Amino acid sequence: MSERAVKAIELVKWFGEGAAKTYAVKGISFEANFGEMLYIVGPSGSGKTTLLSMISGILRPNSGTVVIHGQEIWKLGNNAIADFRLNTIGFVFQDYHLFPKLTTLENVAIPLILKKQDWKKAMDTAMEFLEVVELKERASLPPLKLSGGEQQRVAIARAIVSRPDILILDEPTASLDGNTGKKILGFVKENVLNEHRCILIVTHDSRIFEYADRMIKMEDGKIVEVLSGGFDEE
Ligand SMILES: Nc1ncnc2c1ncn2[C@@H]1O[C@H](COP(=O)(O)OP(=O)(O)OP(=O)(O)O)[C@@H](O)[C@H]1O
Repeated sequence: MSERAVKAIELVKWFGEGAAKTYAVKGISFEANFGEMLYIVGPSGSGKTTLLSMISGILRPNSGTVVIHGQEIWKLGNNAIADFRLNTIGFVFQDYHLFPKLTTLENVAIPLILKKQDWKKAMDTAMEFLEVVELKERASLPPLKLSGGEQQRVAIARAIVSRPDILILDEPTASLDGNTGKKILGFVKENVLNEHRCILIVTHDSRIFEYADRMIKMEDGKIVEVLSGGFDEE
């Protein structure tokens, strides 16, 4: 497939105005390929989450362009962006964003229900993914009854349940112990990544560096280095 999974072109984002204006992302360009697990690393405040939010259609850039699957996403209207995200992108937020009034199982099934899949089938598929993250026995509980690490695993299950082409994970292992984090990322690399998919991961967690195909290092809103392959725990 010659088309790039993701193209970020000269992305700029600032917050505030006048004296309070701060640049979070200062003109970032990169490409991510299908079949690739691309990590974005860098110190706290370097703009990683802001960059992911622009790539995933959540935060509009002040300037620059994001092209996903050949589609310039910020040229779409709000409804079309929402549809595009539903059909193309899975996202794990740093703070999980689970729905407190739904059960754990229903939270995982949301992308399938929104895609109008039959309820029973959606619940069965969601249960399979809860099994992957070893939370089947928690299916009927509301997410707030789960620990932080368990909620993070639910968020990961929800992001992969609809098998999105582009998977975007913001600190997906921050609340997990080393073994669980490695096991889940290993599963994602083995079973979710393929030649039609691309996975972008922001992380500080060197325990999962071994799964990276390439790594972009950010500092102060800019890319300072791009590294390829053979990463070990630091
Ligand atoms: N909504 C916002 N309003 C104002 N400033 C913001 C906002 N979001 C981010 N920033 C600022 O933009 C800069 C980059 O933040 P961002 O969260 O993207 O960094 P990060 O690399 O993801 O950090 P972390 O690793 O701690 O999550 C920071 O200075 C932050 O304070």
